[in-house]
Amino acid sequence: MAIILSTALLGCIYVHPLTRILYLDHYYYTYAPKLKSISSLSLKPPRNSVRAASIMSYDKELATAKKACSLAARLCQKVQRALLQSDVQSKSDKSPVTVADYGSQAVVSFILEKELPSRSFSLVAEEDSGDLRKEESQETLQRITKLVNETLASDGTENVSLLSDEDVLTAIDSGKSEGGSFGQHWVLDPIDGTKGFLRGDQYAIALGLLDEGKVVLGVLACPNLPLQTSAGHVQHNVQDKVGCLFFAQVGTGTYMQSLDGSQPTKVDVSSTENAEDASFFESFEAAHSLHDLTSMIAKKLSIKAPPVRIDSQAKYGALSRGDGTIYMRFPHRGYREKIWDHAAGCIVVTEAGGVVSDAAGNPLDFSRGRYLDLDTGIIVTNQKLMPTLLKAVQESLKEKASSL
Ligand SMILES: Nc1ncnc2c1ncn2[C@@H]1O[C@H](COP(=O)(O)O)[C@@H](OP(=O)(O)O)[C@H]1O
Ligand SMILES: [Mg+2]
Repeated sequence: MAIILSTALLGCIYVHPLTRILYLDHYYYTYAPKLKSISSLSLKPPRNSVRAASIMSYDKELATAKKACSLAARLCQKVQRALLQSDVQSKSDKSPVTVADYGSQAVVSFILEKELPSRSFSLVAEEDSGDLRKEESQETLQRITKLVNETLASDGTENVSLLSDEDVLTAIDSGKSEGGSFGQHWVLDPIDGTKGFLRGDQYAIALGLLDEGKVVLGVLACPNLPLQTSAGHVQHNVQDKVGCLFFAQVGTGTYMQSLDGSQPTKVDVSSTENAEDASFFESFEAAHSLHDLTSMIAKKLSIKAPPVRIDSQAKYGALSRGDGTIYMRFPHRGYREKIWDHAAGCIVVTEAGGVVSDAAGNPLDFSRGRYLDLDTGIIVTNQKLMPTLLKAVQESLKEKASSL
């Protein structure tokens, strides 16, 4: 491509005091007059690139995954609304997120299994029903079953007979699969960003499909993410519509629509190639990612904008439509990343033209079971900027290690 249009973003950011949703203020575009010299460091090619494999169609799976995530999002929104209206005491209680987590997993699992009948249905998901089967959880279980039935009925398109408590437990337990490199496995985080959910901030329902160890489709429902962050948009306020559904299928690009069903539009990652014009996402929770390390990397890259801290894989969604250019995640030593925290986000970004790698430049490997075996951290950006980012990350990691 001869001409590169670069997007520089993000002047300042604020969190609305009532909704605690993060808004991007001051959104502007600039033109990058020249290419930044690309570092000699280059990304290692994926071990078995899905793009290189023969492209299969997963249209039916994608349509079902979108439906399942949209319904699960409806269930979560209902619980979060009740949570935000409740008093302070019940806000410190973790039970709302428990109800929504289990309920969301039951809805997604039930819909996938019912609408895509297969002898080898496999779901790798975060929750299992162990605690819910205990005597003291009976009341919670009944609440979940009621919510699941109300949610399925709200779809209105078919006759679903009421699920029993046992049906709900069975649907939840379908998520016990170990995944792996053979066959197809659904990968679900029923509420990613539980901390954000409890605060009333960002969270996502994240669903991916692995085929022979590769992510072939992904859906991210982000109920609190503003729909509009387009060029020239100066300010968001509480009246702005929220609720985004991102989806991607291998080889066909990434699309976004509103959770209430607008026409999908194709999205692309930012084309910013000057690091200093980039903005970056990271976890809201300092316990989930080393903010001091990202600040060191940002300084090395001369990034001027402050970090955009939001919960969940909504970061991948926002990056896929160019709201920001970089996402960095460096968990504290010893933390093992789970596949459901990245599968859907990863394909949503790569199909929008981005790159996701570990801190050594390797693509993420989803074929090894429930965990990702990673080297230090996860970095995400567009293809042009990745070598520069990778170099800064590796230099910063070395400096950090030598200062210990
Ligand atoms: N100590 C830790 N380091 C890194 N990630 C962690 C962590 N503890 C929990 N997480 C993961 O971080 C996810 C949230 O990511 P983010 O920080 O981007 O919002 C959590 O997903 P859940 O909320 O689904 O449990 C959880 O899987
Ligand atoms: Mg998660």
